[in-house]
Amino acid sequence: MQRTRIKICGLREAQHVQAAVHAGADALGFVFYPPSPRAVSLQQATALVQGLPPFVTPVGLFVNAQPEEIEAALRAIPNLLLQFHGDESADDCERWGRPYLRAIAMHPGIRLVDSAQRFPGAQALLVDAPVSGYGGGGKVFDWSLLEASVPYPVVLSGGLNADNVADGIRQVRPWAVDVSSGVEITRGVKCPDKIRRFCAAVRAADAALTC
Ligand SMILES: O=C(O)c1ccccc1NCC(=O)[C@H](O)[C@H](O)COP(=O)(O)O
Repeated sequence: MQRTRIKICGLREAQHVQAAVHAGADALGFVFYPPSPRAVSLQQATALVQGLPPFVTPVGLFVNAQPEEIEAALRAIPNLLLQFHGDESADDCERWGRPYLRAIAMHPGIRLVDSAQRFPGAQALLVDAPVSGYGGGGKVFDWSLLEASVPYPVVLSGGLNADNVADGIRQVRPWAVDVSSGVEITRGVKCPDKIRRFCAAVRAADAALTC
């Protein structure tokens, strides 16, 4: 049976981290981008990841960050998976010699095979809706823009929620799904019940897939 991995992004409070872990999230995203309503300081994120159970991966989301910020984050949270969500070049992403997720804004006409070639060290491409302000806009993009065969695992994101994630899984068959605004009560404030419903919808979608 397919098991779509789940990343809950933009966590800022311990109770929401707990809710995500208990609901079965595989990865927890922390936004290190001060203009975002979901931003956390490195000190906050370090406290939030304390005591995470094994096999739950903390992800640090960066947008055109200074190298010193990334270096400090990797020092404080050594198992941090990097997510580059800005205008970073391949060199910017790869200089750390670490696995990373590369966010790709799905503008019409984009070819993911080209993106994969541009970022050869990416562990996965995180496909997101093109929005102003780089991301977290809660917008769905046209999933038919995704080519049938992409040489990398794809993380589907952009405007997902408990009501549409099953369609996304059925249509795209992504390695993982990523949600932020779709599990919030108001912008930047997560809702434990929405987190639970989102994770349950992913599991139900996986169970309903026949091939
Ligand atoms: O969350 C933000 O505010 C943000 C700011 C700048 C770049 C990216 C940002 N978020 C990206 C994400 O949280 C997710 O990786 C993903 O794109 C899902 O977002 P959403 O459409 O809100 O579910």
